[in-house]
Amino acid sequence: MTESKVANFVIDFDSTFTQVEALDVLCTLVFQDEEEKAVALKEIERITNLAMGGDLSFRESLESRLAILKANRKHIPLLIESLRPLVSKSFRRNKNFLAENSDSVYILSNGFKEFIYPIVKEYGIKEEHVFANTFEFDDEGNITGFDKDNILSRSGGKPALIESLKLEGEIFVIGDGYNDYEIRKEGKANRFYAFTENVERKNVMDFADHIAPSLDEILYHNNMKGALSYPKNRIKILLLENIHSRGVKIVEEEGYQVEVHPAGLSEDELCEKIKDVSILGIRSKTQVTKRVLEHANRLMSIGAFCIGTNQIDLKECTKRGITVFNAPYSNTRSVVELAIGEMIMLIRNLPDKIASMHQGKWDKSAKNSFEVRGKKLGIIGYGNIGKQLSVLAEAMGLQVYYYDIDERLAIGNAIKCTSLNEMLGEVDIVSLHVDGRDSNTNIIGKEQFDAMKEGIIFMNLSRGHVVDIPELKKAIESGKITGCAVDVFPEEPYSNAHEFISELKGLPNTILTPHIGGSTLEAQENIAEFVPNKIISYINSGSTTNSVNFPNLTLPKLQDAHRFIHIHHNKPGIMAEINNILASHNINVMGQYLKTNETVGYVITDIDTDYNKDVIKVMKKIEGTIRFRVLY
Ligand SMILES: NC(=O)C1=CN([C@@H]2O[C@H](COP(=O)(O)OP(=O)(O)OC[C@H]3O[C@@H](n4cnc5c(N)ncnc54)[C@H](O)[C@@H]3O)[C@@H](O)[C@H]2O)C=CC1
Ligand SMILES: O=C(O)CCC(=O)C(=O)O
Repeated sequence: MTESKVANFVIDFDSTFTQVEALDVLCTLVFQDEEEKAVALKEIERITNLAMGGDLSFRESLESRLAILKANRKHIPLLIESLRPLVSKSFRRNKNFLAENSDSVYILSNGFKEFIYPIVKEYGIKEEHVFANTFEFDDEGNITGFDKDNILSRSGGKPALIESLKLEGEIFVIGDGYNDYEIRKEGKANRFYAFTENVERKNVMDFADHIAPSLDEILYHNNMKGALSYPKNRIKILLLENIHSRGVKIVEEEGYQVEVHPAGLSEDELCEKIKDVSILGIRSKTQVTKRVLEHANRLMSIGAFCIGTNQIDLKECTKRGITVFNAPYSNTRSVVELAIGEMIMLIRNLPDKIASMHQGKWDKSAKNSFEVRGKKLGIIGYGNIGKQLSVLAEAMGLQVYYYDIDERLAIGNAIKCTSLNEMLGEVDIVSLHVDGRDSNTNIIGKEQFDAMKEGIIFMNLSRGHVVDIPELKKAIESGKITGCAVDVFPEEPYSNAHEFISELKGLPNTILTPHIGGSTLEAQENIAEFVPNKIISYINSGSTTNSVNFPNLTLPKLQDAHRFIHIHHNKPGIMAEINNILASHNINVMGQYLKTNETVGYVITDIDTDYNKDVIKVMKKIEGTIRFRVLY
């Protein structure tokens, strides 16, 4: 792929090879006084931007900046030290590419060779391929100016210099400034890549043949082998439902193309939006249906930034080789705290008392107000939330009963119940914490309300469809339920702009909350950290740790190997076929991992980097293959 020389890469230095403008950094080294430094820096930045945007002649800008700087020779080694860690990430990542292709790589800068060459030589770039200005010094080493005979000290210097080089082959310019584009404009280059990893200048990007958020993108665009198997900027992630900014930052830093929406999307909207999306991030509202997935040609992974995943057609995702991750513990505590708060509010009859106060009614009485201490709490669904509620409730003196369809060990003194209806007839407060699987639809209906003790407190913070709402309404109106808290509803508005419609509105001693059990800043921040990291790990290494629909494989870091990731329908013989193909291509296998579930098989094979690339086509053709990708 890389091996034959296809083009000359002419690379700008400031804000392209490095993340910064070197003279800005020099300024911070020269001025010790913070105020002076700030003033000088601002002025230098202003002048740089004018020149970069093509609004000031380069020579004028250089003269003005050096005059402000008053730098000395002794600052140059310090500047080099400062710049070294500031080489752009994708250049650092592709150090090998630069070194291996040093015959074709040129640095062309209006900056100064005194600090540029020491930096770029570490990337294998040849001294005779570095074209830049040079400083002039006085006897005391003060920088007094620059070599005015150097073509690069003039406006239009870059195209003129390229012309003088008479390079053979195509010329691709990589830069962030207008003066880089000028090379292409003057017809001295075949292609101009606007490099946007560090800065985005609209008036430069507008002219680009191709916008490159990284060097990886440029190499990929040219079908050359770089450090990454796939440039991150080509991975589009769509984040819906107001995901915490921490999560947005993590995926932005990873280099993904990020699109953020504050609300959920309807099925039709999502069908349209999902077409070019590789990763989808949602919370509880967005329904990822079979129809949506049929439109999701590029989708690799879904992040549910919550606990519940009933809003996603998991079976269909698995069939299509789409991994789903959630945050199984990050908002558990928040839900439990809300449940505790609500049960106290309800048993003291506070919703009605508060409403009366707002209407000017002073109703000081102990009637219908109780302590929770000594009361019996029935928990339906003794999973992570149910168990944590059990612990806190017991600490407040409640006697806990629980009912779960699966075998669950009692925590503390909690009492396990084998019949839901019996438990309902026993307890004073009931709290629902089951998951949202379809078969849980209306598990609390007339029969269960009838089985409840008179005057019970009822709470649902799990999923809306779990409760028969008309029956709940009747039970509240009849006085069977004397206090009710509902956080989740069968129909919830897509966004805060839509109206909330429910027959539970206006009922006595009833707390209705907009699905905020998990909506604390702590929980949202934890979730926003947890889910993206799982997805990034899957994209980068193939690890499926904590995936809710895929066989869980935690993989070692990929080192000096290529990784074949093969997802297939789980049927006999595929593993043997994979290995036969590898053997027939003489491939040296360094490690292999396999896990299956009912639907898919997930096989990871780490192989020696030197192999016959034809094998990739053959692997993709194995019957039953859902997805195949190569990582390195
Ligand atoms: N209101 C909110 O903002 C939030 C709501 N949730 C909801 O709470 C649910 C529970 O969360 P976790 O405790 O973390 O899940 P979990 O999976 O740890 O626990 C669910 C438990 O319910 C049990 N279960 C399922 N169906 C049942 C049934 N019909 N009868 C009795 N037990 C049944 C399961 O066996 C399991 O033990 C989530 O699935 C989600 O739907 C979760 C977080 C926030
Ligand atoms: O915060 C959300 O949007 C959903 C919370 C929830 O219901 C869950 O975590 O399952």
